[in-house]
Amino acid sequence: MQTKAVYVCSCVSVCVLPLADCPLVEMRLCRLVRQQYSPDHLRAATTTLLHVRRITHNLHMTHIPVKQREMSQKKIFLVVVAISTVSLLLHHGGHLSWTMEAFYLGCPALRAHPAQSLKPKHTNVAFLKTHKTASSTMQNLLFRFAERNNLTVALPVQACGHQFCYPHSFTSHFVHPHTLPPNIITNHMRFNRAELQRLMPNNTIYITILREPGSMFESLFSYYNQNCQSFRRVPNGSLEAFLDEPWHYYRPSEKDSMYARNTLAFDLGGDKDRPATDVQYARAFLAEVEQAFSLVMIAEYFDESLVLLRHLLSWDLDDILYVKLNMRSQSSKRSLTPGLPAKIRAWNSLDARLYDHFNASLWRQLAALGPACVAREVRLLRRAQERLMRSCFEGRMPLLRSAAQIKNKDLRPWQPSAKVDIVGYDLPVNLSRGFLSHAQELCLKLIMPEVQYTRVLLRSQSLRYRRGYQLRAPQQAHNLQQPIRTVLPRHPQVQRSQPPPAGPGPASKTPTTTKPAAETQGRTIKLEPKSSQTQAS
Ligand SMILES: Nc1ncnc2c1ncn2[C@@H]1O[C@H](COP(=O)(O)OS(=O)(=O)O)[C@@H](OP(=O)(O)O)[C@H]1O
Repeated sequence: MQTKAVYVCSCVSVCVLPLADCPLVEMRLCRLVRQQYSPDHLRAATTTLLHVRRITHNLHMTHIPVKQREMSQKKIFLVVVAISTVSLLLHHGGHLSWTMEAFYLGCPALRAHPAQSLKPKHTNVAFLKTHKTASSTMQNLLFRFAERNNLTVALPVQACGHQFCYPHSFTSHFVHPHTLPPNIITNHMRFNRAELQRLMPNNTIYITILREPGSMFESLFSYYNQNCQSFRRVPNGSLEAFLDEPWHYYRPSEKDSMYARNTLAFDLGGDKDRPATDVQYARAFLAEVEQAFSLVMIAEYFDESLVLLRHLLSWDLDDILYVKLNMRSQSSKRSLTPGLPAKIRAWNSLDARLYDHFNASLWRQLAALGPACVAREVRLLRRAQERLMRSCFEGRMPLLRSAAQIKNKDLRPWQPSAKVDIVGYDLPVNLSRGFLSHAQELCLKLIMPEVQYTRVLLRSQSLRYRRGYQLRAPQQAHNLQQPIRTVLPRHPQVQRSQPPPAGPGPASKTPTTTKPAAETQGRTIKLEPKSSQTQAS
């Protein structure tokens, strides 16, 4: 409230000057006053104040005699500095540090777009969730963004489990009809660009994530050790033995073989078994991926990738806060002996090419944004993240716990086998859902594993769908035969001035669209029985 008062003051003090631009400036500042305070608003205010300074400077240069000019300039400058300082001091904690940083922003991208923070957030996102690449952390972030902004997340039909019938190539028939038309899609799938384009809005931004092949394959080998036949055959579960003679254990057309070779390429819709010598195929495939995805994140540089994502989607810092999910315990990991990374790369040559290519392109994009700017944003992100975690865990950083130690079953991560330990978090108090404060609900969702969150989201979206269905006019029923991507108005982009949803839980907004394609409703998808790890990976 005090900060708002300062903005009012700044509004007034600026507008006592008889400037032609005053109404415009005043409007911008007053809009900030009306908006709920956030670091981005303060950043915008800073930009505005500097902008005001520039305007007044120019006007004084043209209208005021030279002798008085210097004095006036000094006064105006002092007013601007005073206002900025007071608003900084009025604000405390993390917002202060964010603001301090904002004052010496050297980020070319921010300078090039002074009004960037006022741009609407982009809300139509397709995230290809690749395997063992930090994709669950990313999915959780997207789920929370969708809930906060009352967006629709496309979720799998029950017959598909919590994935879009992976490893089958994605089709819109795998999407639950209560989750249409979607803004966001993120559950595991095998990428099929044409089908996704049919489902998603035209302005959807496609994103995916890759991980360095050595650590990724070690993670896959351990996670799927009991479920993937290629790995089960190996004596003593030895990664070294597998990599000495991969063809001895691997069967290309066997079920779940996609976990044993070029998993990234397979998830992206490519041919995992193309020989490494087929350079032409590899090049064409890379070009295809490059064309389809606006951002390919890299797990090793997760925070840097998030900075790029934030800029790409015009999101706030608060939108990219996360807690690491789906991690193995230290005892479930093994370090790679010398020589193994090279063998892994040779066996997964297509994945290695993908990684090298997109790792290089990530660093080019980071360089274009400015290393200092990126480092600053990463620092701010980590600080904000720590604050958030401490606020959820009674002032402490959360302890990683094995599933057996987690009392709240909504927070227990899925375990692929007894041989690997996937760790998670528990909230300090065992909160029963339905009686949570808004803050507690946010904390719960922040650490909720993928399987449970998918279920929760499907429930709340189905509820919203049914409520909306009851309210829809009966004559709209003829639209049932429309194609999956309807041409009716979609969810608008989120405006920054839009207040946050009233509370957690099922979104209250009723869809403005007609009932989605009938052919998917009640459809029985005939699939071969899936192994447990395919269901829960
Ligand atoms: N933020 C961040 N940065 C870097 N790495 C991270 C992050 N979050 C999760 N992880 C690691 O990602 C691995 C799990 O990946 P996924 O969630 O994609 O796995 S899954 O396919 O959905 O089962 C898993 O790796 P391993 O522990 O090596 O198995 C996690 O530790």
